[in-house]
Amino acid sequence: MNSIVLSAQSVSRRFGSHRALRDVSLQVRRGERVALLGASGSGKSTLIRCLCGLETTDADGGRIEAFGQLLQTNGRVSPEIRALRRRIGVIFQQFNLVGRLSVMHNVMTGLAGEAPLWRALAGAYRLEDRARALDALSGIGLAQQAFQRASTLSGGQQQRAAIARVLVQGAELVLADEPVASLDPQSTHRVMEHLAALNRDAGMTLVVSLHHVALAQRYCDRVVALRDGALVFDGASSALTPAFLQQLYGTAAADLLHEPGTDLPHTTAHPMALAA
Ligand SMILES: Nc1ncnc2c1ncn2[C@@H]1O[C@H](COP(=O)(O)OP(=O)(O)OP(=O)(O)O)[C@@H](O)[C@H]1O
Repeated sequence: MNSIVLSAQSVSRRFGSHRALRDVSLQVRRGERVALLGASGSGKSTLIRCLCGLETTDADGGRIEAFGQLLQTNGRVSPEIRALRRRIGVIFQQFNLVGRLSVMHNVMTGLAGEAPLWRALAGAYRLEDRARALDALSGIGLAQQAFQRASTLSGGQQQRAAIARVLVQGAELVLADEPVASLDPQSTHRVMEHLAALNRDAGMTLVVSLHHVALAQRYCDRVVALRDGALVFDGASSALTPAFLQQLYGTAAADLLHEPGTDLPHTTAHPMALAA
């Protein structure tokens, strides 16, 4: 239960002269639910993209391991990246579904890593693959939409389809980059509940970047916070203080403490009483 599934050591990434990530080190244990917080431009997406190998670090930019194996080091991804990526599900703010394909077909692309390339390209999935996809869609309340084009779904439904794709993939680690940033409050909570269920019921480790602090406090036990590309907090979400959040977000802090769709700050079992 305590094994390390993800490890970043001194990860740095520059874009031109801008340092998007500065010496970020963190470890994530199997079964954890970690929220990544930080103001816009603090480096959350860049970190998530580096952690799954979609982005390389600088040439002297540290080392990332997943499941105890090298994923990338000093700007070069491991030759084993494809095998590792099959174990990592990635969820994006903009869903990344193919709009003209059916929801089912989109979900079955989660099998692309294990199916032969010709079958994935031709969309010639086996009966058992279809059953797996339908099961996953039923589990998140989308069975009725399975044969609709993905583009006809609402944003919240599309994000749930993306979650079903990760389920079908059988990912052990899910990296979600602002998965609820473009959703209404009701869909936000529904999607966050499903992400929490991936962790609770399917045993997936979850790292999720979030805009709202209140969502991090409700759904995640641990928070990692970035400011200007540097890691400035790594601890229990209940230990975040208003003073620290004010430093992290500036004047936007008060707004971000509210649960989407409510006027009330989220209250936790451990009130934010510790000093930053
Ligand atoms: N491909 C790129 N080329 C140039 N600059 C980039 C690139 N990707 C990110 N950046 C810059 O790196 C910094 C970190 O960006 P990143 O998208 O990781 O931040 P973020 O915390 O995810 O922001 P947001 O919450 O707005 O999505 C920003 O200043 C951004 O402009």
